[in-house]
Amino acid sequence: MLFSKMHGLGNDFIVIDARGKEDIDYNSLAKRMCHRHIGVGADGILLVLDSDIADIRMRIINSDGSEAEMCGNGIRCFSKYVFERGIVKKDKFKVETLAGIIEPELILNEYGLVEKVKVNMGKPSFKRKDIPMIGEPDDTAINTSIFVDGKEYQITSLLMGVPHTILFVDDVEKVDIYNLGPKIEKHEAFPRKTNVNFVQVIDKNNIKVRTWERGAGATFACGTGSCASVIASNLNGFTERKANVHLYFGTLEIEWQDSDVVFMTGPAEEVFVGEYFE
Ligand SMILES: N[C@@H](CCC[C@H](N)C(=O)O)C(=O)O
Repeated sequence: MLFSKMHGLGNDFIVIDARGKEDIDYNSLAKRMCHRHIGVGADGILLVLDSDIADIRMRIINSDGSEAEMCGNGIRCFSKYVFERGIVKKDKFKVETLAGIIEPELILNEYGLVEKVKVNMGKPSFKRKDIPMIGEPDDTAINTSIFVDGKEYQITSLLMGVPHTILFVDDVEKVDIYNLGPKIEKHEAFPRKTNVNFVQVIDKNNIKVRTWERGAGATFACGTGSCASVIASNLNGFTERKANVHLYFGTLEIEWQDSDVVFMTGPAEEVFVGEYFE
């Protein structure tokens, strides 16, 4: 199996051209390939597939074998992969995902290679029935509370392609992400689990984020999580609708436009190609 290893600000993926190879059990393959000691090592696998309704289709499977609806860092890597291999020959195109059609636009360098990708991530949803989250189906969960180990936490939850929960903290470095992350991810309030973002507000246009991802654990960056974090920061009065999200390996630019559509701009890197045996 030929693959490419890519990452978006340290959120790393194994990209596989799965066209014509749809009958493989990719959920169980993801668990083995993503293993950091006996596999290639990654937060998830990205599958390139043909689409009847868009230019191309992306599937994202987490390192635990669960399938997600969307992946922000993943779609930038995916876009670079399909463009630079000539699978898609346009610099602005449509990608079918389980979260709907997502539209990346490539920013090319002087050699015609992809340097950054600006992605129209679509609109967030705040209804509990969409996130999904227990409670009145049409109610929102902006600055509400949940209890973990008997302690009350203020959270904001929303759907940004995938479910996200945001907690504001004084210092992201001091958060016990390995303890609190999985407890909120699997909290009974979230029937399909949630990604968990710890957000430190720097000023009106800058935040720092650390994410515990559903199905992948602590990652170095989360694209959909960065979008959700800027939206939650704005709704809670901390930032403007446009802000930089500072992550361990760099920055994502996020803009929640007045039209409700969210744009994410950031890099995508290809690290190596390989052949996987088992
Ligand atoms: N890393 C991603 C999100 C991947 C999916 C997530 N783990 C889930 O199951 O919801 C991103 O960059 O958005």
